[in-house]
Amino acid sequence: TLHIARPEKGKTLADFQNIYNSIAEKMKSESAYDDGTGYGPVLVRLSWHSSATYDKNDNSGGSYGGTFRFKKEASDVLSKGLENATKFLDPIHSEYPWLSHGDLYTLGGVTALQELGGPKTPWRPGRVDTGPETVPAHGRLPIPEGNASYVRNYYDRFGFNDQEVVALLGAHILGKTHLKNSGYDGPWDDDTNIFSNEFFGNLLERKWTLEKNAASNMQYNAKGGIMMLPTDYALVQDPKYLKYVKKYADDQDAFFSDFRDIYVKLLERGISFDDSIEPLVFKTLKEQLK
Ligand code: HEM
Ligand SMILES: N=C(N)c1ccncc1
Repeated sequence: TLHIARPEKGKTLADFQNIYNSIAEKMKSESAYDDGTGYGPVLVRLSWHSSATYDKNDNSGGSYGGTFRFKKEASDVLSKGLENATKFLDPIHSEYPWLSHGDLYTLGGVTALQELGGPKTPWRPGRVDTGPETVPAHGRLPIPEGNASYVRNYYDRFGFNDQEVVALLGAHILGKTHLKNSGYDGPWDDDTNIFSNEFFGNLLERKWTLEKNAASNMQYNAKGGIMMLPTDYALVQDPKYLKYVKKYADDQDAFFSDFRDIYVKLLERGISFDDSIEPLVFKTLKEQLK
């Protein structure tokens, strides 16, 4: 499968910054969502799920075709909860109908990441909607029960190495698990909408206890109301992953730049962009107030 980027005709940085601002303003005005967590985390998760169907073996799936807009893809039980994110973005798409869904879902994640204090993340337009026949079969999303070799094997399908996998999973500092969505519960601490390297410090410094949760799934819990999925905890059980967990726990700048790089790589996986076109870097709302 070939995915050639075709940037929306005649649109400039200013046009996409307008969309960024619409999403960011809507995040601000609907900050009460999910007990005050806000929409940032679930928008980041949607950008990940809309890219997570990628398979390097035939270059299928990935963010290009915007196929998450189809029920056939969005109904995957492992995507439960993401209807909140697509419902949040529907009015944005109505306001800017010229924007492809693939560009909408990835721009939503980049906007959320930056508005939650994450790294400046270059973004390129040009994903083109493809039809229902291009929706990949269910089964391409990861399961939370996996161990380290499961996680390594899963991301091999993207061609991501150990360092990239550890950096990428640092996104789990954002938001929370919900029993009604995934059958996992927590975290219950409050700062689930500020991007930082604390996911790694938590993994190394807290005392983790494997417990059965209210949905009879096993998860790791620590005092202070934080939790880890088995796939999160795998990062300290595997010596090759552990090396990078320590690196990122010690060095927030290294985490921010490595997360930015692998997040861009994820959102663009499988797409051929015209490298003569500069990626766009958006200003945060705060930066535009001055
Ligand atoms: C081994 C791979 C992964 C697994 C098994 C996994 C699993 C999960 C699960 C079970 C939830 C809870 C969903 C719910 O109950 O609402 C979740 C939430 C989340 N995931 Fe992941 N995830 C993985 C990788 C990623 C990646 C690569 C990103 C982003 C780069 C990401 C971003 C998020 C975010 C931001 C949330 C919070 C959403 C919210 O608060 O509503 N995850 N993930
Ligand atoms: N390990 C976590 N706290 C976590 C947060 C959000 N989503 C999944 C896991």
